[in-house]
Amino acid sequence: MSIHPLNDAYDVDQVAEAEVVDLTEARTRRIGAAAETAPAEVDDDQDDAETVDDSPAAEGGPVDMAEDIPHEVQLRQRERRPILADWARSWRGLKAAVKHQSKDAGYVLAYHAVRSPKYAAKTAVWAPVGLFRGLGQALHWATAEEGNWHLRQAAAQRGEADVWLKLDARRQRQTAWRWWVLAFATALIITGLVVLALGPAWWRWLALAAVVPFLATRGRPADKPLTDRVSEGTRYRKLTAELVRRALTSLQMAAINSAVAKDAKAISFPVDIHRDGPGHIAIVDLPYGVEASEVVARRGRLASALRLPMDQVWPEVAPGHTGRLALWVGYEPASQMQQPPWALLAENARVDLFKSFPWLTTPKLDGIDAELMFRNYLIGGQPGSGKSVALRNLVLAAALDPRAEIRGYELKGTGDFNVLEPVMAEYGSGFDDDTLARAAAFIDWLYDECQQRAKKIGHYARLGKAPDNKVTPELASLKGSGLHPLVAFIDEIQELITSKYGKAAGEKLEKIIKLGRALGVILLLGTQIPDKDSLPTGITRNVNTRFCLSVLDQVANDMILGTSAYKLGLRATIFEPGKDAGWGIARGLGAPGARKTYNVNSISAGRIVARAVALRTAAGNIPTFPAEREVTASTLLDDLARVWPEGDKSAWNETLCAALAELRPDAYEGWEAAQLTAALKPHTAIKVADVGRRVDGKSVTRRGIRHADLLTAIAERDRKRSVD
Ligand SMILES: Nc1ncnc2c1ncn2[C@@H]1O[C@H](COP(=O)(O)OP(=O)(O)OP(=O)(O)O)[C@@H](O)[C@H]1O
Repeated sequence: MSIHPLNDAYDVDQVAEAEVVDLTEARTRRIGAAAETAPAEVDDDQDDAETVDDSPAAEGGPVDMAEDIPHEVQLRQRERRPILADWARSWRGLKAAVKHQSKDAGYVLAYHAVRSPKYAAKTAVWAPVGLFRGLGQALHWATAEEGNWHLRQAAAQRGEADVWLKLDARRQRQTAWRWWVLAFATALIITGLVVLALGPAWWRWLALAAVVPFLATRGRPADKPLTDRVSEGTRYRKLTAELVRRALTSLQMAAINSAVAKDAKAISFPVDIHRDGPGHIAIVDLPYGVEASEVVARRGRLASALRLPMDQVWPEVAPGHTGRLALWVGYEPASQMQQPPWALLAENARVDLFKSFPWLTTPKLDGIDAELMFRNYLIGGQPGSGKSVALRNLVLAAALDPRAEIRGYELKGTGDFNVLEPVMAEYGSGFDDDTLARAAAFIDWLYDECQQRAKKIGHYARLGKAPDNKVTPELASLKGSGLHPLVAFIDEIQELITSKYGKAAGEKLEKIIKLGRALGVILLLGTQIPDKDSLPTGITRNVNTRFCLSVLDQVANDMILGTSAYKLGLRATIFEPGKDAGWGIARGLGAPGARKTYNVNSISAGRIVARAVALRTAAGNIPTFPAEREVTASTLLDDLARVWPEGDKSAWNETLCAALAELRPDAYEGWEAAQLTAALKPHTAIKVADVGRRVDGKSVTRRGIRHADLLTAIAERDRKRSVD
C-alpha cells in the first residue's frame, strides 16, 4: 500500500487505531448498493456491452485439472465459433436477413420520398449560399492567408521583422501556385459548362442533380441537415447486453437481484448477442443457482421490462446447463410474422411414416418435424385454440403414406375430419350415443388388433425379421403382414371417457398406448377438458408426445404436458384462444417450447387428401382398408344367424362363441363372451343382457342376446345398405 507523504505527519497511534479498510470489498459493496437501489437507467443505443469484457471475476482454479479430462471429452466440449455468422449459414437465415434489410431500405426510401418536396425547397435555398460560400473559400485558400496572417500579426507585435518577412515569403510562395491551380480549375469549369451547354439536355440535368445537392450541403448551417432523420421509433429494439441485464433485474427475482448486487457481472453472456433468423438471440448465463425455467415462467414481466409485445419475446431454456437462458427477440411480434406454407401442401409431397415430416414452427419460423411411428400424441386446448387443426395435420401427413391405415372418431360433431373420409377405413363424427358406441367398439377392436399384431410380431421376430420385436419399414411395407402403420385418432376424447362406455374404453386405451407403440399402432388423442375424469392419468402418463395449446390453468397445462411442466416454465396459459390459435407448447419433439401449427384450412386439406387418394389408388390400398373391418362387422351378424341354436329365443354368448369358432376358426378361434359383446356394440339393436337357463335342473344366468334383436340388427343393416 502506498502512503501519501502528508500521512507521515500523522500520529502513529492514530494510525494504529484507525479502521483498516479492504478497498476491493468496499468498492464491491458500493457497486452492489447502487445496483440494489435501482436498475440503472440505460441508454439502449449505446455500444453493446457484450463486446466489453464482462467475464466473471477471477475465481479459484478448476477442481479437476484440465489434463485429467480425457482428450475426446475436451474435443467434444470445445466450442468453435462458426466461420459464417448464424444468419448466413442457412437459406432461412439469409432470406430473413435480406428480407429485414430490404424492408428497412424500403421504409427509408418511402420516408424520404414523401418528404422530397421539402428537401427540394431546402436545396433551392441553400445551393446559392453554398455557391458563394464555396467561391469565397476558394479565394481565401488561394491567398494562403489562413494561419499565416495571425502569425505575421504576432511577429509584428513582437517587432520581429525577419520572422515577419520569412512568413510573408512563405505566403507568397504558396499563393503563387495556388492561383495557378485556381485558374486551372476555373478553366476546367468553364470548359465543362461549354461542354454541358453543347451536349444533350440530360447531361445538364445530371450535372445539376450532382452539383446542386453538393452546393446545398456546403451552404446549409451545420445543425440543419437537408434530410430529416428517419425515426426508428419502437419498431425494433436492438437487443443489447445492458438491456437484457436490466430486464432480468426487473423480474423481481430475489436470487438474480442479490447476485447482481454482490457482483455486477453475475449475469454473463457466453457468446455475443447475435442475429438469429428474423430477430436476435442472447444466450445468457444466469447467476449461480438461478434456473432458466424460472425466467421463462416470467415471460410477461420480461416483455414488460423490454417494452415489447409479449409475442416478440421468447425465452427458452438453452442447452448446456439449467442456468443457461436463450432469449430470442423477434424483429416483430409473432402475430405479424408470415408463416411459410406447409411443405406437405406441395404437389409432390409424400410422407414416410418411419421418417419425420414438418408439423410445427418455432417463433423464429424454424420448422419442427414430427414423427408418427412408435409415438402417441396428446393434443389439448380450450375451444378455439386450434387443437383440431393440429390433430388433423397429423392425420393428413399420415394420409400421404399410402401404407398407413387411418381410422378415427371426432366426437364433437363439427365434421372437422370429414375431408379425410376418402382415405379413412373407419370414421365417425358426432356426440350421439350411436357414434359413442361405435367409438367404444373401435377401441375394443383396436385392443384386439394390438393383440393380433403382437402375435404377428412374435412370428416375424422368430424369422429374424423384427429385430427389436418392433415393426420395421420392411414389415410395414410387406403386403399381407398385417403390420402396416395403423393411425387411430379420437378428437374430443373427453366425450367418450365421460360417457357410459368411458371406464372400459379408458382401461383399454391405456393398454393400447402401452402395447401399440412397437406394433405400429399410433394413437392420436385430442381433448378439450383435460382433467382426470375426462382423461385417465394412465393414458396421459404413457403418451410420449404432447402439444398443449391455449389452456386456462395450471392443472390443465400439467395434465397435457406432464406433471411439473408449469413449474418448469412450460406454460400454455400464456396463449389466448382465437388470437393465439395454433400456438402451443410442444413436448417430446426435441427441446420443449412454444410452437405453432400450420393453419391448413379444409380446402387445402382437401387437396392433400386428393393426392393421398391418388397415391393410395396406385398402391392398391383404397379398397382394401375400408372394406376389411366393414366385412367383419357385418358378416358377424350373418355368422350368428347361421349358428343360432334352432328354436331358441335367446342364447348365451359363450354358446354362440363356441359355435362361431366351429364355423370359422380362422376368424373366431379363442373368442370369449366379452369379445362378442364388444363386437356387437356397433349394432345398437342388439342388447347384451342376462339370459337364464336351466342346467341340470338348476337355474344359471349368463350374458347373452335375443334372436329377435339379431334379426332386427340384420334388417337395419340391410336397410342402410340399400340406402347407401
Ligand atoms: N396455426 C394456426 N394459425 C392461425 N389460425 C389457426 C391456426 N390453427 C387453427 N387456427 C384457427 O383457429 C380456429 C379454431 O381452430 P380449431 O377448430 O382447430 O380449434 P379447436 O381447438 O379444435 O376448437 P374447437 O374445440 O372449438 O373446435 C380456426 O378458425 C382456425 O382457422
